[in-house]
Amino acid sequence: MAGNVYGLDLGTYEIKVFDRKKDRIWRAKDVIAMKDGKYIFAIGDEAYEMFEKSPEGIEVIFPMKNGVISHFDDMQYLLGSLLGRERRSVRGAQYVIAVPTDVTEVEKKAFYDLVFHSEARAKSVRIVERGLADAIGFGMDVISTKGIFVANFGGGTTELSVLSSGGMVMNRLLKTGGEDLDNAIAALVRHNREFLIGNLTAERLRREFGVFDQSTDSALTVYGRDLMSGVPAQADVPISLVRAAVKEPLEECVRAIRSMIDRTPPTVRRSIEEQGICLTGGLANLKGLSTYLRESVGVPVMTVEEPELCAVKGLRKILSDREYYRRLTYSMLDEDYRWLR
Ligand SMILES: Nc1ncnc2c1ncn2[C@@H]1O[C@H](COP(=O)(O)OP(=O)(O)OP(=O)(O)O)[C@@H](O)[C@H]1O
Repeated sequence: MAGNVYGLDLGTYEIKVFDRKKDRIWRAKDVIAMKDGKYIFAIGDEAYEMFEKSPEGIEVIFPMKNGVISHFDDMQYLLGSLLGRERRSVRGAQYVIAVPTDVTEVEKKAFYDLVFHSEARAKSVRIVERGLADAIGFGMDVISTKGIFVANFGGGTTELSVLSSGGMVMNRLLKTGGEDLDNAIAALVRHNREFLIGNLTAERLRREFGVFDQSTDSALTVYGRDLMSGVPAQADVPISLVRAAVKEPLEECVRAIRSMIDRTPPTVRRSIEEQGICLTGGLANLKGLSTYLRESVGVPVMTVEEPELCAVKGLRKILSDREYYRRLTYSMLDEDYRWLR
């Protein structure tokens, strides 16, 4: 592979990039701030800082929704600008993108077009199923292991994959992620306390409280708007309220994991039950999530440091291993593309 090669994990919450030449992984929030609906005001982490506190005339846009591209032009601009910071090496480079499996052909093609028709003028664009990249980044030997279950809890989705001997056996993309937990927290606080909080505050509460700790008496003071008086105020939000809010979306994920394990062929299933579920994605950092899943699904759960980087670390390994590259990546221009899926 001549020239530079990039591995891209384009998430709803964050973009993660592996730059092979520099052997470096970098990340940026998948956010863009527009001024007066016309001009790009800020991108990435800087734009995220403006979310929910943006001055008049500035709109903060998340160009991806539930794991797929929802604002194509904004996303293309954002990615082009982020990669452009590496100016000299992006043009004519090769790209490998980790893409969710359970999306439509059109949605998958959008990832391809995003890079291929961008200013980066890609020399080639190849795709790898994100579940496979995730498992490799987790440290699994995807080629020889009989059964692997990857549960990626991300910002806008939960992706469940059953893998066996280098292939995808089953995959399901749930439209439930960190954002939905935050919406549920904000809605319950509003309903119970007549108090309005933003999603960033809800995220802070979620990160602070987690999901399984038995303590029930702690509370966190947050800023918001009192809906009775209509003025900005402070309120104490108890841990019990946050736990009650995240219960329903998490239960939905548990039901989906159980049903997928039930449908898994016996030999693959045995291997999964022996070694456990690989828990990846940023939400895997949530305190107590692995214990909660182990108790509710009844299967061991494995965790790693920096679970949100599993897919991009997997891309790094795929890009430095010929066998992985040949077996696991494909181009949408391949004649036999359809047979590979
Ligand atoms: N320490 C932490 N505690 C709790 N939640 C966390 C922590 N760190 C990150 N998160 C959550 O992880 C989510 C982002 O995860 P990740 O980066 O895997 O998502 P993504 O890949 O951008 O999204 P998706 O995979 O859904 O497209 C956010 O909701 C964020 O709040």
